Amino acid sequence: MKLIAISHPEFILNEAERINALFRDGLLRLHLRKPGGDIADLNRLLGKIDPEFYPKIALHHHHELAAQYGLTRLHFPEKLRNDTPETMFQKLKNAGFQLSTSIHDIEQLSELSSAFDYTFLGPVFDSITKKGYQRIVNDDFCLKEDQKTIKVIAIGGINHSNIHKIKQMNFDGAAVLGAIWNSEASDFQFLKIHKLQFISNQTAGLSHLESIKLALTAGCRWIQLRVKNQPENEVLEIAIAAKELCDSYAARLIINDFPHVVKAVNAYGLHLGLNDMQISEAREIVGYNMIIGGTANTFEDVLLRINEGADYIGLGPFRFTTTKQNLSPILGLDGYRVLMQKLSEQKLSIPIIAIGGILPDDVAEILATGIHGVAMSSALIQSKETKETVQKLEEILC
Ligand SMILES: Cc1ncc(COP(=O)(O)OP(=O)(O)O)c(N)n1
Ligand SMILES: Cc1nc(C(=O)O)sc1CCOP(=O)(O)O
Ligand SMILES: [Mg+2]
Repeated sequence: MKLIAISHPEFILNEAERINALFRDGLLRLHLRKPGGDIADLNRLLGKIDPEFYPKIALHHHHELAAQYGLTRLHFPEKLRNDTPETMFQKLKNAGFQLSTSIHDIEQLSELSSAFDYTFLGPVFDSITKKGYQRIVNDDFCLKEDQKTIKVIAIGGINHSNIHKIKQMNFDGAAVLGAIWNSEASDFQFLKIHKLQFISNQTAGLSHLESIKLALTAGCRWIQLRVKNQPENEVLEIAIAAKELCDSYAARLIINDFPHVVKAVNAYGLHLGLNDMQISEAREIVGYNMIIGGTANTFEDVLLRINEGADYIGLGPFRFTTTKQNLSPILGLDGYRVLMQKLSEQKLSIPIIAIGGILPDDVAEILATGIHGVAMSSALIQSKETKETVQKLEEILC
């Protein structure tokens, strides 16, 4: 499923830097939408965005700027679409532009020009940004395949806690606005935390580095180096090589347990368990912008992790696994459901990663509880077709 970010409707502080950071964190598409925005301001903003990201930007207004910046994606909001002749859409498409539009009623789908690649349809939830802009579908809505004349992207009120419902509704993607720009850091953060995390392991046939190489070649881009029972200097040596490997695949490296190693190799993040160093203490070592994940097994642990300022939570174990010793009590699907329900009742949100004995066939059900993503070790290492398994997982998770 495609994830699209929509810009804040106003020009905001440090906007270009925030946009560049979103792209660096893996954002694949940004719609630049400034209704009523001045062309000079838009021009200034575009000038500050790193040109390598221009192919990923769709322009909503002042399409005349596209030529200046070599932008090839144009969005036609409803009014502009109605004011533009069909021949123009075909002309733009033939000239190599990728076109998109917005509708607010499913019936309009059948009337859209075939020149459009995709359309936004919404609001699918009560909008965060446009107050009083009420949703046009219910939670049990499901878009029929034969209604989809082109790809349909859900928009309106989508955030970290409801995004999983978009896939159930059979949309092709989700466009997120308010959850990125209007809310607390945790909602913004969920874009940064990958939904598929590989946990390295040393087995009879594979070293840590070999297991990481296997995951990277299969397509994983979030790797946790989890070396147990070895001294810090040996972990550092493996981490240096792991960082080089991850960099060569543009993958994120998280290091388990060792904040000083994280700092020494300039890794992307650190993971800490309930019996490891406290997150606040680790921040003093790794810095305040570093991603830090924390383990939880109970709702109380989750609250503690949120209060400690964790960027994500590894919640487990889902089921019994031999990968980790001294496992906490097994949660199972019901444990995840109950915990996610409590979080939603308390209007709390943080990316939660399920972990422990997870198999590919578990993932759809786990996601349906509102869990953000999954961490896996043995299921990927032991897979006979790791690449196919990762591809299948990405389809379910993204
Ligand atoms: C994503 C993720 N979640 C949980 C853990 C477990 O961490 P911890 O409780 O510290 O146990 P060890 O991995 O250190 O044995 C994790 N590593 N990653
Ligand atoms: C590292 C880890 N932590 C867990 C927890 O419950 O906190 S379970 C686990 C092991 C994950 O590997 P596998 O996918 O092979 O079970
Ligand atoms: Mg630990």
